Amino acid sequence: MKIKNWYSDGKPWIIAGPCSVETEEQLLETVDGLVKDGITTIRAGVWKPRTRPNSFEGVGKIAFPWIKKAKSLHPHIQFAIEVASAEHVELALKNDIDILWVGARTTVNPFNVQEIAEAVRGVKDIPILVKNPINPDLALWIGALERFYAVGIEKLGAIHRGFSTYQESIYRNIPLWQIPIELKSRYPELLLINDPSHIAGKRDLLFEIAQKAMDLQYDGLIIESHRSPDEAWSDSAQQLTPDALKEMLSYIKIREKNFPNKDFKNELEGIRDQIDETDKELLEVLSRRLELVKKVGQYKKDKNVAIFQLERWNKIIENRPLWGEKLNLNADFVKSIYQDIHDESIRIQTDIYNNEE
Ligand SMILES: O=C(O)C(=O)C[C@]1(C(=O)O)C=C[C@@H](O)C=C1
Repeated sequence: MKIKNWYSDGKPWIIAGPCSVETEEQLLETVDGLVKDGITTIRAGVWKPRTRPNSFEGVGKIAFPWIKKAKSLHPHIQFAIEVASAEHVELALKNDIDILWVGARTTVNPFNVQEIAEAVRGVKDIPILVKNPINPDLALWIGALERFYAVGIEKLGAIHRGFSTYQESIYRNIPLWQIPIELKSRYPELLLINDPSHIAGKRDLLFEIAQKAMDLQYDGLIIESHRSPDEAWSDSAQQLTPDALKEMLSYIKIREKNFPNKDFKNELEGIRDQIDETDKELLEVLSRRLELVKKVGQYKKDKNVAIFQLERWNKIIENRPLWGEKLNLNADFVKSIYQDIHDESIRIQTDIYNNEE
């Protein structure tokens, strides 16, 4: 994909609006509040894919006349909605919806994505924003973007809304920031928007996620906002009133993309040189450790001893995080490094065992 930059406002793109359109009154009041905050792109769920049956699944196409009314009251605003089928696309286009997004549960299914892509083939100028799939699979996310690129969509964007997890987590969907970072490094011109609402699942985490997205040079935020969140028919815990949204946005610091001056650049480069040297030392130490692992591997093979040594491994995984803490290193970080190192030890020793000589 040769993605071109199509959104260069210089400022982060803020898309906000209710999780779901519920009633005409609720939509118009929420939009009024957001427009007062200076928001010009409104999000609104018309159809809602829900995890369990009998949850509120969106009001459907009766929302379109209400959306039209909001647009006639505020002619400069744009509306973005989620589409999950060719029929949704057809109705959205017929009703002058300006921006479409593909939800996380749709991105996982290439048949579904292709159906939507075919429905927008040849449609000029419509932005399509693709949410990450619910599972942490970058190839699937890129694949969905490629399907839209292949039908001629030029205004493409990606929305990072976090990933489902079975682990216990403070997040509703764990962010796994390394995945969108990898996407952005492969496609630097791709518009990347963060969805703090779905990552957080609750209001009190929204700010720190949104700020982190800005620190990582995301191009915008899509945030759920409702006139009275506690009464919302879906996602009530994570929505903000337009006033609260305005306040939160006012605290967010927008970072400079470029360095302010030459002195700063020189100083930064000095520190980066030191980081380079430290990384070399780190890799030398790692290489020494793995040489020792090879030695143990050869020795164990000669004596026909199993590769995985539970007792030894338990000791390592217990005390390395404690050693790390004494050096000001986060225990979870040290633990995960040792899990990776141990995987590599086992891979190396398996190679030795499989080598017949
Ligand atoms: O101590 C061993 O037996 C090793 O092979 C080394 C090592 C390690 O990486 O530290 C690797 C595999 C075992 O499960 C335990 C520890």
